[in-house]
Amino acid sequence: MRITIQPGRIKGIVTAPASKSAMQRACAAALIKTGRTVLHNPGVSADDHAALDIIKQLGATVERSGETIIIESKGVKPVSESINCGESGLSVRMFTSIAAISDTAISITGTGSLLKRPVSFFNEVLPKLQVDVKTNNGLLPLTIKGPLVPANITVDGSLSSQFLTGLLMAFAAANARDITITVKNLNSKPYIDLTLKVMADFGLHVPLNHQYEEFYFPRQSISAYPNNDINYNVEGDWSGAAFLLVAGAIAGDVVVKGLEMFSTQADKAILQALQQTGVIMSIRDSQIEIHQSHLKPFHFDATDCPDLFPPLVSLAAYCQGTSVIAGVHRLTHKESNRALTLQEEFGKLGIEITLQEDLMLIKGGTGVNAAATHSHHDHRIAMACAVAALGAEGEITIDVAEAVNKSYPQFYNHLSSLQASLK
Ligand SMILES: O=C(O)C1=C[C@@H](OP(=O)(O)O)[C@@H](O)[C@H](O)C1
Ligand SMILES: C=C(OP(=O)(O)O)C(=O)O
Repeated sequence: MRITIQPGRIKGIVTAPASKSAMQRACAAALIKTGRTVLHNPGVSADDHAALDIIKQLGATVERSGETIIIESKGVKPVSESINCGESGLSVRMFTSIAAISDTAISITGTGSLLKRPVSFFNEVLPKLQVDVKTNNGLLPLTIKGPLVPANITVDGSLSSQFLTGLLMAFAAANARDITITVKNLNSKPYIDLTLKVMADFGLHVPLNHQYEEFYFPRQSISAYPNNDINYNVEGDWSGAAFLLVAGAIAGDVVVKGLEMFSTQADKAILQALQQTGVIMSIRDSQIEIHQSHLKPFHFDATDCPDLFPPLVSLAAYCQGTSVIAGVHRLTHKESNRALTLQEEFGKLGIEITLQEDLMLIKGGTGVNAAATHSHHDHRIAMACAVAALGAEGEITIDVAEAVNKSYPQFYNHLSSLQASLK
């Protein structure tokens, strides 16, 4: 699908989509908890669908009821010997360890870019937990045969926090007691806060977090599994909302609703970068109002919130001067190699991006050209180009624009509802 966007002012109110990070974790927690869970504000993205499908393969029943989804689980009891994670990195890295708590041999695969994203972590870690594992030279497909037995282990958290999210959930499910996961060089730390928060919300056995270096599962459960139904409200997505906020800063008057101001989501940090630009913005309850402004360049460390790079590059393109974003090494293994794809696509728009070791320098304020861009099958690259188009000097096209379905299928409708001109 090719989308064409005309520059122009935007105006309106839009509600952020559901966070796929929260929704996928809630699916995992509902599977582990046993009993009945009602998900309110469930996500509709491709990654959310992948997670729902996986928990069905692992034994849960999933039913839609009006605006909610009802999950019933008796624990991890696979009904299938294979799982497909679609393109979701979180799903493969979280559900592999969870699936391994059963003794069923399971093969796990995915589609598209996920087939190129590393999973060699499992080769190193799962055998220490008595799980047989075989990967395709560190890539998918992989096979596992549990049951996983929790043990004191040390893992490397530098490539992705998602493996740790899976281990924390799996250790809780396998009733870990008096056991520590030691983590070296953890990146994307707030994502682990979100994992622990969801585990607590579902009454799972939550480990104590010692400065993101040790996660200790005490002898006594801190929160026992409740027998009651869980009613879980999936919070709004700061990652998707970041694009809407940047759109407002570039091109209009936008109100974004449905965001949790006390969220542990990593990408809430977009507010810090926006504040540095001097944008006119007001934050009230669960909504943010933002207005097109004269924007100053910013310096921002995105090591722990790497998904903010694409919206921050769109923002930087309209700041008067050079903005600097740290954490480039975190971008290599996403849906595309995002440092290179941002450099290439924004290059077509006339925006110069320099990569200097771990820093990305974006020279803004030079004008954004009309151009034909490509998403590289990466949802956040498509959304970054779309937002950058709003203040451009001519029309911008985006090829493979449907990539947004991975996290934010309503994205173009939301832009249209803000009066952006799209076809
Ligand atoms: O746990 C999560 O929900 C995610 C963690 C982050 O990955 P890394 O931990 O690999 O940085 C992020 O980039 C990804 O989009 C979602
Ligand atoms: C990298 C992303 O997700 P995941 O790793 O879960 O595929 C993302 O949403 O940008």
